[in-house]
Amino acid sequence: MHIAIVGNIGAGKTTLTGLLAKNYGWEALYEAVDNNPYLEDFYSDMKRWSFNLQIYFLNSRFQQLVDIEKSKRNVIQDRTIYEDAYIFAENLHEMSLMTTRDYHNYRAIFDNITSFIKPPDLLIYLRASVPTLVNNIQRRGREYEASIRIDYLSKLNEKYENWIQNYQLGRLLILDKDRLDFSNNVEDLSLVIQAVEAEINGLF
Ligand SMILES: Nc1ncnc2c1ncn2[C@@H]1O[C@H](COP(=O)(O)OP(=O)(O)O)[C@@H](O)[C@H]1O
Ligand SMILES: Nc1ncnc2c1ncn2[C@H]1C[C@H](O)[C@@H](COP(=O)(O)O)O1
Repeated sequence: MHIAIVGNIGAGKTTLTGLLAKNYGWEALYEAVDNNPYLEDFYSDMKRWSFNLQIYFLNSRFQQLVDIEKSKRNVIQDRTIYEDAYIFAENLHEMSLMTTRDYHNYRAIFDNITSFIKPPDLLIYLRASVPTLVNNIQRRGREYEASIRIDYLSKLNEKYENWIQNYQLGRLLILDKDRLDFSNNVEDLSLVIQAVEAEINGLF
């Protein structure tokens, strides 16, 4: 079984991935962040590094899907390949931070890759308002993320809402992060686990 957690920067995906992996004994697959050779440069000059970063994330996400396909274990994945293209790359192009020829080049690679991959059995969308995202990004304190602008997060949030409304590749569970404090409140965590369990039971 392949479960994926999706959501904007700072929504709490990594935290929830860890909690669910621990609770169910699933294998957790995290994003390539700390060892990412482009992320810090990207935040200091998005226009210069947007294409390089997207290619790096695309390849690392594809590698994860290859590993998931080979794995015999249940897997929980922190962010999907779809978000790279439908949320981040598209937004960078719209904000004129990626040229049209680079974007088309990127999308052609993405479209080829996605013709070979299977979507997750269950997608969990962590919805969070911009103030919650800002608060969590500040609390996490990665230096290079201090430059993230409110309008960047707002545009990403709009894209997430639009994508999720039209998502039809498999089962979908939406969790409202503004109302569920699953990392500090055991009752909220148990509500989340109940909701996930109901979805998993629906898969069989
Ligand atoms: N429910 C929560 N309550 C309080 N803080 C949280 C909660 N979920 C996440 N955080 C904090 O917010 C920050 C970002 O969370 P993280 O899981 O890294 O988000 P993401 O992976 O979506 O970017 C971290 O510092 C984390 O400890
Ligand atoms: N495809 C991406 N384009 C730009 N930035 C991205 C992409 N995927 C992840 N990121 C950034 C956003 C954060 O700064 C880090 C980690 O993501 P997070 O949502 O905090 O887990 O990478």
